[in-house]
Amino acid sequence: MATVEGVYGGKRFNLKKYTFPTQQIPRLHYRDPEAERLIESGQPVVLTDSELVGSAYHWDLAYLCSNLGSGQYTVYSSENKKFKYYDEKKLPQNKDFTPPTSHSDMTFQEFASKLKKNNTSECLYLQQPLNDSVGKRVVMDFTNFNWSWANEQQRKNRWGPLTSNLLLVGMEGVITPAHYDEQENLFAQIQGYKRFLLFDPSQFECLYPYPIYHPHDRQSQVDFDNPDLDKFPMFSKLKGYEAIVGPKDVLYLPMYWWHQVESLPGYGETISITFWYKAAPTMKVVYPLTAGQKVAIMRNIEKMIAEALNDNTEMPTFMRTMVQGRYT
Ligand SMILES: CC[C@@H](CC(=O)C(=O)O)C(=O)O
Ligand SMILES: [Zn+2]
Repeated sequence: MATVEGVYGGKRFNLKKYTFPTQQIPRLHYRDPEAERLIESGQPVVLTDSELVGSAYHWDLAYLCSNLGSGQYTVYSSENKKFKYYDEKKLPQNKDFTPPTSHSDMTFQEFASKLKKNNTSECLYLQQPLNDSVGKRVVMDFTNFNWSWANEQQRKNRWGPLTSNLLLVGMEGVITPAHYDEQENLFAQIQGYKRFLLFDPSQFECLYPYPIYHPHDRQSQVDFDNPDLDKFPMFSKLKGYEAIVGPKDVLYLPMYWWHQVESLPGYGETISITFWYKAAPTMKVVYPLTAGQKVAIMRNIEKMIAEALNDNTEMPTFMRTMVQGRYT
Protein backbone atom coordinates (compact mmCIF):
# COMPACT_ATOMS: atom_id res chain seq x y z
CA MET A 1 0.00 0.00 0.00
CA ALA A 2 1.52 3.33 -1.12
CA THR A 3 1.53 5.87 1.71
CA VAL A 4 1.90 9.60 1.92
CA GLU A 5 2.85 11.71 4.93
CA GLY A 6 0.43 14.37 6.06
CA VAL A 7 0.58 16.99 8.82
CA TYR A 8 -2.74 17.97 10.38
CA GLY A 9 -3.23 20.06 13.50
CA GLY A 10 0.52 19.93 14.08
CA LYS A 11 0.61 16.10 14.05
CA ARG A 12 2.32 13.93 11.43
CA PHE A 13 0.35 11.00 9.93
CA ASN A 14 1.26 8.20 7.55
CA LEU A 15 -1.70 7.93 5.21
CA LYS A 16 -2.87 5.60 2.48
CA LYS A 17 -2.22 7.21 -0.91
CA TYR A 18 -5.12 7.30 -3.38
CA THR A 19 -5.12 7.88 -7.14
CA PHE A 20 -6.75 11.32 -6.89
CA PRO A 21 -5.28 14.61 -5.62
CA THR A 22 -6.54 16.13 -2.37
CA GLN A 23 -6.00 19.41 -0.56
CA GLN A 24 -6.56 20.15 3.10
CA ILE A 25 -9.70 21.90 4.23
CA PRO A 26 -9.29 24.83 6.66
CA ARG A 27 -8.84 24.19 10.37
CA LEU A 28 -10.08 27.25 12.27
CA HIS A 29 -11.12 28.39 15.74
CA TYR A 30 -14.88 27.97 15.89
CA ARG A 31 -15.42 31.68 16.51
CA ASP A 32 -13.22 32.74 13.56
CA PRO A 33 -15.40 34.83 11.18
CA GLU A 34 -13.94 32.79 8.29
CA ALA A 35 -15.23 29.61 9.92
CA GLU A 36 -18.70 31.15 10.18
CA ARG A 37 -18.50 32.22 6.52
CA LEU A 38 -17.53 28.72 5.39
CA ILE A 39 -20.44 27.14 7.29
CA GLU A 40 -22.85 29.74 5.93
CA SER A 41 -21.68 29.01 2.37
CA GLY A 42 -21.89 25.24 2.79
CA GLN A 43 -18.13 24.62 2.75
CA PRO A 44 -16.50 22.03 5.03
CA VAL A 45 -14.26 23.27 7.85
CA VAL A 46 -12.60 21.71 10.90
CA LEU A 47 -13.52 23.73 13.99
CA THR A 48 -11.37 23.84 17.13
CA ASP A 49 -12.22 24.89 20.68
CA SER A 50 -15.99 24.65 20.27
CA GLU A 51 -16.40 22.32 23.27
CA LEU A 52 -19.46 21.04 21.36
CA VAL A 53 -19.04 17.74 23.21
CA GLY A 54 -16.73 19.08 25.91
CA SER A 55 -18.76 17.26 28.56
CA ALA A 56 -17.90 13.96 26.84
CA TYR A 57 -14.15 14.37 26.44
CA HIS A 58 -13.70 11.79 29.21
CA TRP A 59 -15.67 9.15 27.31
CA ASP A 60 -13.62 6.02 26.72
CA LEU A 61 -14.54 2.33 26.52
CA ALA A 62 -14.34 1.87 30.30
CA TYR A 63 -16.51 4.89 31.09
CA LEU A 64 -19.09 3.96 28.46
CA CYS A 65 -19.14 0.36 29.72
CA SER A 66 -19.94 1.61 33.21
CA ASN A 67 -22.43 4.27 32.20
CA LEU A 68 -24.28 3.24 29.06
CA GLY A 69 -26.51 0.88 30.97
CA SER A 70 -27.53 -2.56 29.74
CA GLY A 71 -29.41 -1.43 26.63
CA GLN A 72 -28.93 -3.04 23.24
CA TYR A 73 -26.62 -1.37 20.73
CA THR A 74 -26.39 -1.96 16.98
CA VAL A 75 -22.96 -3.36 16.11
CA TYR A 76 -21.95 -3.86 12.47
CA SER A 77 -19.46 -6.54 11.50
CA SER A 78 -17.32 -6.70 8.36
CA GLU A 79 -14.64 -9.06 7.07
CA ASN A 80 -12.75 -6.37 5.19
CA LYS A 81 -12.79 -3.25 7.41
CA LYS A 82 -15.24 -1.57 5.01
CA PHE A 83 -18.71 -0.64 6.26
CA LYS A 84 -20.65 0.42 3.18
CA TYR A 85 -24.10 1.52 4.34
CA TYR A 86 -27.13 -0.20 2.84
CA ASP A 87 -30.80 0.66 3.25
CA GLU A 88 -32.64 -2.40 4.58
CA LYS A 89 -35.95 -0.93 3.38
CA LYS A 90 -34.74 -1.45 -0.22
CA LEU A 91 -33.85 -5.14 0.20
CA PRO A 92 -37.28 -6.49 -0.85
CA GLN A 93 -36.96 -4.87 -4.31
CA ASN A 94 -33.35 -6.12 -4.67
CA LYS A 95 -33.61 -9.86 -4.04
CA ASP A 96 -30.13 -10.62 -5.45
CA PHE A 97 -28.40 -8.03 -3.23
CA THR A 98 -25.95 -9.47 -0.70
CA PRO A 99 -25.34 -7.12 2.25
CA PRO A 100 -21.57 -6.48 2.62
CA THR A 101 -21.84 -6.34 6.41
CA SER A 102 -23.94 -7.99 9.09
CA HIS A 103 -25.23 -6.41 12.25
CA SER A 104 -26.46 -7.60 15.61
CA ASP A 105 -27.63 -6.03 18.84
CA MET A 106 -25.59 -6.42 22.00
CA THR A 107 -24.88 -4.56 25.22
CA PHE A 108 -22.04 -2.06 25.19
CA GLN A 109 -20.19 -4.31 27.63
CA GLU A 110 -20.39 -7.24 25.17
CA PHE A 111 -19.16 -4.97 22.38
CA ALA A 112 -16.24 -3.66 24.47
CA SER A 113 -15.15 -7.17 25.47
CA LYS A 114 -15.15 -8.20 21.79
CA LEU A 115 -12.97 -5.19 21.01
CA LYS A 116 -10.52 -6.19 23.75
CA LYS A 117 -10.21 -9.74 22.34
CA ASN A 118 -7.94 -8.51 19.55
CA ASN A 119 -7.83 -11.96 18.03
CA THR A 120 -11.18 -11.34 16.40
CA SER A 121 -10.79 -11.47 12.61
CA GLU A 122 -14.05 -9.57 12.18
CA CYS A 123 -14.02 -5.78 12.25
CA LEU A 124 -16.64 -4.19 14.46
CA TYR A 125 -18.32 -0.82 14.31
CA LEU A 126 -20.93 0.29 16.86
CA GLN A 127 -23.34 2.81 15.37
CA GLN A 128 -26.23 3.73 17.64
CA PRO A 129 -28.44 6.80 17.95
CA LEU A 130 -28.05 8.26 21.44
CA ASN A 131 -31.36 8.26 23.30
CA ASP A 132 -32.49 8.50 26.90
CA SER A 133 -32.18 4.73 27.46
CA VAL A 134 -28.52 5.32 28.38
CA GLY A 135 -27.28 5.71 31.95
CA LYS A 136 -27.94 8.94 33.85
CA ARG A 137 -24.30 10.10 33.81
CA VAL A 138 -24.22 9.85 29.99
CA VAL A 139 -27.55 11.67 29.83
CA MET A 140 -25.98 14.36 32.02
CA ASP A 141 -22.95 14.55 29.69
CA PHE A 142 -25.32 14.78 26.70
CA THR A 143 -27.32 17.54 28.37
CA ASN A 144 -24.10 19.49 28.93
CA PHE A 145 -23.04 19.51 25.27
CA ASN A 146 -22.49 23.04 23.94
CA TRP A 147 -26.09 23.23 22.74
CA SER A 148 -26.11 27.02 22.78
CA TRP A 149 -23.48 27.09 20.01
CA ALA A 150 -25.06 24.19 18.07
CA ASN A 151 -28.48 25.85 18.28
CA GLU A 152 -26.91 29.14 17.17
CA GLN A 153 -25.48 27.42 14.06
CA GLN A 154 -28.84 25.77 13.39
CA ARG A 155 -30.62 29.12 13.63
CA LYS A 156 -28.08 31.27 11.72
CA ASN A 157 -27.89 28.77 8.84
CA ARG A 158 -31.65 28.09 8.89
CA TRP A 159 -31.07 24.35 9.26
CA GLY A 160 -34.13 22.22 9.97
CA PRO A 161 -34.55 20.21 13.18
CA LEU A 162 -31.78 18.09 14.73
CA THR A 163 -32.74 14.57 13.64
CA SER A 164 -30.19 12.42 15.47
CA ASN A 165 -26.98 12.13 17.39
CA LEU A 166 -25.29 8.92 16.28
CA LEU A 167 -22.71 7.43 18.68
CA LEU A 168 -19.91 5.85 16.64
CA VAL A 169 -17.35 3.53 18.25
CA GLY A 170 -15.09 1.90 15.68
CA MET A 171 -12.12 -0.41 15.72
CA GLU A 172 -9.01 1.26 14.36
CA GLY A 173 -8.81 0.86 10.59
CA VAL A 174 -12.57 0.70 9.91
CA ILE A 175 -13.63 2.56 6.77
CA THR A 176 -16.98 4.05 5.82
CA PRO A 177 -16.71 4.15 2.00
CA ALA A 178 -17.53 7.23 -0.07
CA HIS A 179 -21.13 8.43 0.09
CA TYR A 180 -23.13 11.59 0.58
CA ASP A 181 -25.90 12.37 3.07
CA GLU A 182 -28.94 14.59 2.70
CA GLN A 183 -28.48 16.32 6.04
CA GLU A 184 -26.19 18.96 7.48
CA ASN A 185 -23.71 17.46 9.94
CA LEU A 186 -21.61 18.69 12.85
CA PHE A 187 -19.27 15.75 13.36
CA ALA A 188 -17.66 15.72 16.82
CA GLN A 189 -14.57 13.60 17.49
CA ILE A 190 -13.97 12.42 21.05
CA GLN A 191 -11.29 9.73 20.88
CA GLY A 192 -8.88 8.52 18.18
CA TYR A 193 -8.29 10.03 14.75
CA LYS A 194 -10.49 9.91 11.64
CA ARG A 195 -9.36 10.78 8.13
CA PHE A 196 -12.08 12.35 6.00
CA LEU A 197 -11.74 12.33 2.22
CA LEU A 198 -14.20 14.97 1.02
CA PHE A 199 -15.59 15.76 -2.44
CA ASP A 200 -17.64 18.72 -3.57
CA PRO A 201 -21.17 17.80 -4.74
CA SER A 202 -20.05 18.83 -8.26
CA GLN A 203 -17.87 15.66 -8.31
CA PHE A 204 -21.10 13.60 -8.61
CA GLU A 205 -20.16 12.63 -12.18
CA CYS A 206 -16.81 11.22 -11.00
CA LEU A 207 -18.24 9.11 -8.16
CA TYR A 208 -21.06 7.15 -9.85
CA PRO A 209 -23.59 6.59 -7.05
CA TYR A 210 -25.76 3.45 -7.20
CA PRO A 211 -29.25 3.80 -8.68
CA ILE A 212 -31.70 5.46 -6.32
CA TYR A 213 -33.69 2.25 -5.77
CA HIS A 214 -30.52 0.28 -4.86
CA PRO A 215 -29.82 -0.50 -1.17
CA HIS A 216 -26.50 1.37 -1.67
CA ASP A 217 -28.32 4.54 -2.83
CA ARG A 218 -26.08 7.59 -2.14
CA GLN A 219 -22.94 5.38 -1.97
CA SER A 220 -20.24 5.47 -4.66
CA GLN A 221 -19.94 2.37 -6.86
CA VAL A 222 -16.19 2.96 -7.23
CA ASP A 223 -13.76 0.89 -5.14
CA PHE A 224 -11.24 3.57 -4.14
CA ASP A 225 -8.58 0.89 -3.59
CA ASN A 226 -9.01 -0.63 -7.06
CA PRO A 227 -11.00 1.77 -9.29
CA ASP A 228 -12.43 0.23 -12.48
CA LEU A 229 -11.71 3.07 -14.91
CA ASP A 230 -13.29 1.19 -17.83
CA LYS A 231 -16.59 1.21 -16.00
CA PHE A 232 -16.08 4.56 -14.20
CA PRO A 233 -13.77 6.62 -16.47
CA MET A 234 -14.59 10.00 -14.87
CA PHE A 235 -13.12 8.74 -11.58
CA SER A 236 -9.71 9.60 -13.08
CA LYS A 237 -10.78 13.28 -13.02
CA LEU A 238 -11.73 13.23 -9.31
CA LYS A 239 -10.33 16.01 -7.13
CA GLY A 240 -10.82 15.94 -3.39
CA TYR A 241 -10.19 17.56 -0.06
CA GLU A 242 -9.21 15.97 3.18
CA ALA A 243 -9.00 16.53 6.90
CA ILE A 244 -7.98 14.53 9.93
CA VAL A 245 -10.14 15.10 12.98
CA GLY A 246 -8.77 14.25 16.41
CA PRO A 247 -10.13 14.54 19.95
CA LYS A 248 -12.11 17.76 20.52
CA ASP A 249 -12.24 18.63 16.80
CA VAL A 250 -15.58 19.24 15.11
CA LEU A 251 -15.96 18.89 11.33
CA TYR A 252 -18.77 20.80 9.64
CA LEU A 253 -19.78 18.39 6.88
CA PRO A 254 -22.23 20.06 4.49
CA MET A 255 -25.17 18.21 2.98
CA TYR A 256 -24.43 16.51 -0.39
CA TRP A 257 -20.65 16.62 0.17
CA TRP A 258 -19.22 13.17 -0.55
CA HIS A 259 -17.06 11.71 2.18
CA GLN A 260 -15.08 8.58 2.99
CA VAL A 261 -14.13 8.15 6.64
CA GLU A 262 -11.27 6.06 8.01
CA SER A 263 -10.45 5.39 11.65
CA LEU A 264 -6.69 5.74 11.41
CA PRO A 265 -4.79 2.61 12.44
CA GLY A 266 -2.38 2.96 15.35
CA TYR A 267 -4.48 5.38 17.39
CA GLY A 268 -6.88 2.93 19.02
CA GLU A 269 -10.64 2.73 18.70
CA THR A 270 -12.45 5.89 17.65
CA ILE A 271 -15.38 7.52 19.44
CA SER A 272 -17.42 10.14 17.57
CA ILE A 273 -20.87 11.73 17.75
CA THR A 274 -22.75 13.15 14.76
CA PHE A 275 -25.25 16.01 14.93
CA TRP A 276 -27.46 15.61 11.84
CA TYR A 277 -29.84 18.45 10.90
CA LYS A 278 -32.50 18.51 8.22
CA ALA A 279 -31.75 20.85 5.32
CA ALA A 280 -32.57 24.53 5.30
CA PRO A 281 -35.72 25.18 3.24
CA THR A 282 -35.05 26.88 -0.13
CA MET A 283 -36.74 30.25 0.32
CA LYS A 284 -35.97 31.68 -3.12
CA VAL A 285 -34.35 29.86 -6.05
CA VAL A 286 -31.20 31.72 -7.06
CA TYR A 287 -29.49 30.95 -10.38
CA PRO A 288 -27.11 29.45 -11.22
CA LEU A 289 -28.23 26.49 -9.13
CA THR A 290 -25.69 24.99 -6.74
CA ALA A 291 -24.26 21.52 -7.41
CA GLY A 292 -26.15 20.26 -4.35
CA GLN A 293 -29.44 21.58 -5.71
CA LYS A 294 -28.75 19.79 -9.02
CA VAL A 295 -28.17 16.52 -7.11
CA ALA A 296 -31.50 17.02 -5.37
CA ILE A 297 -33.22 17.62 -8.74
CA MET A 298 -31.57 14.50 -10.24
CA ARG A 299 -32.73 12.42 -7.27
CA ASN A 300 -36.30 13.68 -7.52
CA ILE A 301 -36.41 12.94 -11.27
CA GLU A 302 -34.95 9.44 -10.71
CA LYS A 303 -37.59 8.78 -8.04
CA MET A 304 -40.42 10.03 -10.26
CA ILE A 305 -39.30 7.91 -13.23
CA ALA A 306 -38.89 4.79 -11.05
CA GLU A 307 -42.38 5.33 -9.61
CA ALA A 308 -43.91 5.96 -13.05
CA LEU A 309 -42.30 2.87 -14.60
CA ASN A 310 -43.17 0.81 -11.54
CA ASP A 311 -40.53 -1.71 -12.66
CA ASN A 312 -36.87 -0.98 -11.81
CA THR A 313 -35.67 -3.41 -14.49
CA GLU A 314 -36.94 -0.88 -17.05
CA MET A 315 -34.93 2.02 -15.59
CA PRO A 316 -31.58 1.43 -17.41
CA THR A 317 -33.19 1.29 -20.87
CA PHE A 318 -35.48 4.23 -20.13
CA MET A 319 -32.64 6.44 -18.78
CA ARG A 320 -30.35 5.54 -21.71
CA THR A 321 -33.13 6.19 -24.22
CA MET A 322 -33.67 9.59 -22.67
CA VAL A 323 -30.04 10.77 -23.11
CA GLN A 324 -28.24 8.50 -25.59
CA GLY A 325 -27.36 10.34 -28.78
CA ARG A 326 -29.32 13.36 -27.52
CA TYR A 327 -27.55 14.74 -24.49
CA THR A 328 -24.27 12.82 -24.68
C1 LIG B 1 -21.69 7.05 9.70
C2 LIG B 1 -20.29 6.65 9.82
C3 LIG B 1 -19.21 7.64 9.30
C4 LIG B 1 -19.57 9.12 9.48
C5 LIG B 1 -20.47 9.63 8.39
O1 LIG B 1 -20.54 9.12 7.29
C6 LIG B 1 -21.28 10.82 8.71
O2 LIG B 1 -21.19 11.34 9.86
O3 LIG B 1 -22.04 11.26 7.81
C7 LIG B 1 -17.93 7.34 10.07
O4 LIG B 1 -17.53 8.18 10.91
O5 LIG B 1 -17.35 6.26 9.84
ZN1 LIG C 1 -22.00 10.19 6.07
